Amino acid sequence: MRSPKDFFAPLAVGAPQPVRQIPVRPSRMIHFFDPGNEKMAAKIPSLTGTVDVLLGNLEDAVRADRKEAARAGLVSVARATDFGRTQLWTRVNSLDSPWVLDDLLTLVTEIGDKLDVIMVPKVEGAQDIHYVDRLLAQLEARAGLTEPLLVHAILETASGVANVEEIAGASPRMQGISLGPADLAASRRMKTTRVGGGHPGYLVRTDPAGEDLNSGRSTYQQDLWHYTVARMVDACAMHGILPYYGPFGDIRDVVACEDQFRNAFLLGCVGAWSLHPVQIDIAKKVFSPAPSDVAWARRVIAEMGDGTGAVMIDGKMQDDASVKQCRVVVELADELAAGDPELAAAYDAATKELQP
Ligand SMILES: CC(C)(COP(=O)(O)OP(=O)(O)OC[C@H]1O[C@@H](n2cnc3c(N)ncnc32)[C@H](O)[C@@H]1OP(=O)(O)O)[C@@H](O)C(=O)NCCC(=O)NCCSC(=O)C[C@](C)(O)C(=O)O
Ligand SMILES: [Mg+2]
Repeated sequence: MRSPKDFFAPLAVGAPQPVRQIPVRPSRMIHFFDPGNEKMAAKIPSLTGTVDVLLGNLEDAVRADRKEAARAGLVSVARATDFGRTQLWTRVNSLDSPWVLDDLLTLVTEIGDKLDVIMVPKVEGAQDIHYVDRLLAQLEARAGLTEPLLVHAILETASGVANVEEIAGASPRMQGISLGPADLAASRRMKTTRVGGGHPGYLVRTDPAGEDLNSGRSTYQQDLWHYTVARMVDACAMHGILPYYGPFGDIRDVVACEDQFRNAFLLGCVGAWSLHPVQIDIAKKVFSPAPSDVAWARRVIAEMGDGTGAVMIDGKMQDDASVKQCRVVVELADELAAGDPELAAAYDAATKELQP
């Protein structure tokens, strides 16, 4: 662990100054694409400006014999594209793989000025972030970068979950953490073969009304990921970084995907991954606060004046704490509306409608 006094010092001579705050930029959907897949890469220019984050994936889902093609594809897509307001991220191969060293060497030196965030998979503890942190500082210095690259960890091993607080606080580069439900399920020896989402066997059942155990008992499916997401959210909030739900693998089931994303949104996540174009609008809808919620929050803030004391609004008690909840919603809405005139208009229309 670095001394608190040295925490914000660059880790290599000539490396840029680390950030003190994670920059506020929308990241409702982290859209994955395989840069070595020509059909997918061809879609990137049309997605630029419409998605918050484009992520060139080099790790799992890219075949071993296509790793170099994916890396080279990302370099050429990054060089050829003006990303505008869309961020460019990458997911490099895992730290124990034969590819990660060349991933980092190539990407930082060739397109480091275009990349915003480097996602590191299968992070087990702070030691993995420390390794990447120093290496990135050396490469940034070599490439003459003036802005530091940020790091995003995937929470997808049992030890990663056990160490999530130290991972979140391991470096000023830490931008956020995503849940990786598939690798995590395997690491924990969970018995689901799905990529995220629920499982019909994970349920609670009401008690029997009488002697008959077999009829009249409702069951309720439970969320397999609740504990992990909630723990990740706390670790991220504690360290001022951002939590994300990860992938929802049943591309066809857009209904359950929306539910899973919304659970994460309500628990504190700021975004999720989209693996297929059909999931982009789901994430956009879910991770933008609803106009009616924004209108209500604005009204509470207005009626609470200096934010202290207690008042009744439409039969509901509001006080110093509930006004803080409302500020969370309004701050997010304002950040998103700043880059989206349609959303801004929807928020203003709903606010007008709710005026007492
Ligand atoms: C699911 C797949 C195979 C279906 O691919 P498909 O070709 O069968 O789908 P489609 O519906 O037929 O595609 C329609 C069109 O959209 C294109 N397309 C399709 N997807 C995309 C995309 N993402 N971005 C841009 N374009 C895309 C596709 O090329 C096609 O273009 P066309 O009309 O010109 O023929 C495909 O969408 C895909 O490969 N997506 C990315 C998968 C991925 O990145 N997986 C890794 C992340 S999840 C993970 O790693 C786990 C985790 C966290 O680590 C852990 O829990 O442990
Ligand atoms: Mg994984």
